[in-house]
This record gives sequence, C-alpha cells and structure tokens, in this order.
Amino acid sequence: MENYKVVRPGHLNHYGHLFGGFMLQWVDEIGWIAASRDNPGCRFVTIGMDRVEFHRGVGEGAVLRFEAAEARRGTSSLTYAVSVFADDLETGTEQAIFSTCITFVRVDEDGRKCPLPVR
Ligand SMILES: CCCCCCCCCCCCCCCC(=O)SCCNC(=O)CCNC(=O)[C@H](O)C(C)(C)COP(=O)(O)OP(=O)(O)OC[C@H]1O[C@@H](n2cnc3c(N)ncnc32)[C@H](O)[C@@H]1OP(=O)(O)O
Repeated sequence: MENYKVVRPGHLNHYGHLFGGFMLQWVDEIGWIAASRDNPGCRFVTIGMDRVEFHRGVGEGAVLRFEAAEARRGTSSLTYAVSVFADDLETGTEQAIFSTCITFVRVDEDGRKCPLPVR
C-alpha cells in the first residue's frame, strides 16, 4: 500500500527538521491501515517496532511517500515493512529516508490475542 504526507510547519522540531515522533506516528498509522485493509474484519494493535534510526533530516514542504507491505505472518501477529521516501518535486527524483518493520497482533473485542485468518 502507498500513502503520501506533506511535511508542514507544525511537524518540525526546533531545528527546523521533521520531528521523528511524527514519522513514527505515520509509520504506525499506515502500517495499521495496510494490515487492516489486507485482513478485513480483523482488529489490530501494535506490539512492536524494529530498529529506528534517523539518518537524514527532512525539511518543510517535503512530500513523503510511504510504502507498506506484509513481510511476515505468524499465528496472531503480522509484520509490515514500511519504507519512506522523500520526493523532490523539482527533479522528479526521490530519496530513501527511513525504513523499519512494525508488528501488529490481532485481538478480539476483549483485547486478547487471537489467530489470524487462514489464507
Ligand atoms: C487499534 C484500533 C484503532 C481504530 C481507530 C482508528 C485509528 C486510526 C489510526 C490508526 C493508528 C494506528 C493504530 C495502531 C494501534 C495502536 O496504537 S494500539 C496501542 C498500542 N498497543 C497496545 O496497547 C497493545 C498492548 N499489548 C497487548 O495488549 C498484548 O501484548 C497483546 C497485543 C494482546 C498480545 O498479548 P501477549 O500475551 O503479550 O502476546 P504474546 O504471545 O507475547 O505475543 C503475541 C504475538 O506477538 C509477537 N510479539 C511479541 N512481542 C513482539 C515484539 N516485540 N515484536 C514483534 N512481535 C512480537 C509474538 O511472537 C506473538 O506472535 P505470533 O506467534 O502469535 O504470531
């Protein structure tokens, strides 16, 4: 699944770069949407995110493209690989800026883990 965000002034830290907390929120949301769309009727909660490293700052006005794809399917959990790219609208090129894997667990209405549907 693909999704886009524009980095707005309210997303910046006091150095003028994208605050990493927003990146993590977007990765969580987009991974969750991908998992929920791929598994209709399932209720997912986030259990963990893999290594988080910020190697490139992102400035105001950047257009971010998010790619989320299932990477692993367990008994009650599934993991999505999420990659983020910054588009340069002037040149039409993009640069990889962030990636991680995020795991969700299917839960029932009482919040207890339950098995994923068989595919
Ligand atoms: C929510 C709906 C909102 C709807 C409205 C719209 C909102 C639109 C915006 C959406 C935005 C995004 C939404 C995100 C969803 C939250 O943000 S949810 C909030 C944060 N998460 C939580 O509160 C979950 C709290 N955790 C728990 O309740 C319990 O840990 C759970 C999830 C029920 C799991 O129970 P448990 O007994 O701890 O289970 P356990 O056997 O240890 O592990 C279960 C599975 O997880 C795996 N696992 C355990 N630890 C890890 C780990 N560190 N890493 C990877 N896998 C792990 C295990 O291997 C196992 O996998 P399987 O072998 O079954 O496949």
